[in-house]
Amino acid sequence: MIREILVYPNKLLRETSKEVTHFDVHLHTLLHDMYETMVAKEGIGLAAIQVGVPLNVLIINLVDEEGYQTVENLYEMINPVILEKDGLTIYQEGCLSVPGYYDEIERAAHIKVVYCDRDGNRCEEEFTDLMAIAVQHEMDHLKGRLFIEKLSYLKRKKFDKEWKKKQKAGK
Ligand SMILES: CC(=O)Oc1ccc(/C=C/C(=O)NCCc2ccccc2)cc1OC(C)=O
Ligand SMILES: [Co+2]
Repeated sequence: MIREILVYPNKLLRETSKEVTHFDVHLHTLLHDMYETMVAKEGIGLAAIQVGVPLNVLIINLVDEEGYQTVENLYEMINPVILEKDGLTIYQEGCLSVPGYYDEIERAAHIKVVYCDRDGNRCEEEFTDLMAIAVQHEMDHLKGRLFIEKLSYLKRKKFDKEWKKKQKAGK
């Protein structure tokens, strides 16, 4: 079912998520609900904490060349760990927990990740481009960090001002 997405500055988003130890029907239900929620909100990535569940679970489903978001391209990563990262890349990121705000964020261009799939099988993959960015963005959520915390001092001030104005306008 579609779950509520926590929005900044909800304190829960700052929680550090815990390792998954049971690869059971509850995990599979969470993954299903995360997918339904992410697709309904037109997202391409979501971490479990964003639906209020502090577990090391994230999903990413990029759009393909024809512009379709298909389940064939869905990645479900449980207990992900970045083994290597190098290079630098900048991309205008957005987040379903910070709706309507986008900004240039610098991240590693290439990463090597080890994670478990929904059945607990260990997977190891290397990513570049948008997948590398998305994995790093979602893994920050598992540490309670939002992309706006990586903004420069001035850009963060701009964000805070904009955000307050939006909250006042009750948008
Ligand atoms: C108003 C509003 O909510 O705008 C949105 C903002 C963000 C998003 C989705 C962001 C998202 O999926 N981020 C995943 C992390 C990520 C960021 C950059 C590159 C890779 C991965 C969707 C929005 O809604 C619509 C209709 O576009
Ligand atoms: Co996000």
